[in-house]
Amino acid sequence: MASEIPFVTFNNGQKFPTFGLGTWKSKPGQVGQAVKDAIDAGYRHIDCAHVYQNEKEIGEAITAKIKEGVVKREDLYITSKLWNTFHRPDLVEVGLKTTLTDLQLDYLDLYLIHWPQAYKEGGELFPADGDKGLYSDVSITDTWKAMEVVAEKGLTKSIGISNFNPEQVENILSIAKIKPVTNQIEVHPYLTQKKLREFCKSKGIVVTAYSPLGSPDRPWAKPGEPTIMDDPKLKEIAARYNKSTAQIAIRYQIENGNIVIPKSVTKSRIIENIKVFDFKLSPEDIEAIDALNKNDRVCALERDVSHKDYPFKAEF
Ligand SMILES: NC(=O)C1=CN([C@@H]2O[C@H](COP(=O)(O)OP(=O)(O)OC[C@H]3O[C@@H](n4cnc5c(N)ncnc54)[C@H](OP(=O)(O)O)[C@@H]3O)[C@@H](O)[C@H]2O)C=CC1
Ligand SMILES: CC(=O)C(C)=O
Repeated sequence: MASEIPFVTFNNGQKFPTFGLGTWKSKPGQVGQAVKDAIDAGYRHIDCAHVYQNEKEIGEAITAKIKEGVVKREDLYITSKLWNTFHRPDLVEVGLKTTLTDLQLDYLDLYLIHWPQAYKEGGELFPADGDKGLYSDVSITDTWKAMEVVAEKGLTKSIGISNFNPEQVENILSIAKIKPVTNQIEVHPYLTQKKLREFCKSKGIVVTAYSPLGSPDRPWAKPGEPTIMDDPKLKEIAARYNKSTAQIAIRYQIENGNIVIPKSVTKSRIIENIKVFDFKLSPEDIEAIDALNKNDRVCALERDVSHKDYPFKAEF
């Protein structure tokens, strides 16, 4: 199956699998097995982050699969993300090396600035004074320059961004010696992000689609909210292709030229989700899915809406 996954070529020439395993909310005690099941099923790209607080177990699983001889390190594409408390330039390498230690790796394939907003440095991952977030006034362009340093040191093969709006992307591009290769953003049938996707493409930046299934297990989901997995139109399309709604939602990203990283800790679903390379969606069905857009964002990190660099105040 691994050989069936198409690769995208980043603006720095690095080839990267268009499909991978998400790991947010994958709990310790579950995530290691999920990563092993994924690698056994043919996944070669794992999306991680320091803030997910599960990178140690992911590292043990990756190490086990390499020791078993199932994969070599060079067969894998491991992404992680600089957390918001590490934006200060002198902390970027610290954040990356913390992740490398936890993942038991010498390098990453891709390292992203997780969000454009900087948090107060120190222990807390979400520093706050009561319900007020505590922030840091680090300039995102200084953080980016420090990301370029860790890339030049070979600690990561590529660097990118996540949750950046067009103005914030332009700000990085205006000073970048190394361009971001990807902008990892929320994309799914209820938030199709057409304008932002077209903007990123125009800048030679590949979109990585997060929450491609609408993140039904997000901690703040409310009962009765419309869910992509139960959408009648997606179900009707899925039945016609003899596929699941999840497979349709994942294939939709592939057809749009996006990298896609669905999360699961369920072995049967991990196997199901990679089975999206034996069919194509018709242009009419892609258009029908486009039409489901409601601009419904499931991962908005609203606690930061007052932060000067909060990304989602922009039009798109
Ligand atoms: N850069 C950023 O700021 C962000 C990055 N991400 C990344 O994107 C990844 C994916 O997004 P995420 O928000 O986790 O959610 P997804 O949209 O991937 O949905 C995950 C949920 O869908 C369920 N699921 C998975 N496959 C199937 C299936 N075939 N049928 C039915 N249900 C299924 C999972 O259940 P179960 O696990 O129980 O099987 C889980 O509850 C994250 O894990 C993370 O790696 C996500 C949010 C923000
Ligand atoms: C899920 C995630 O990546 C967040 C909340 O940053």
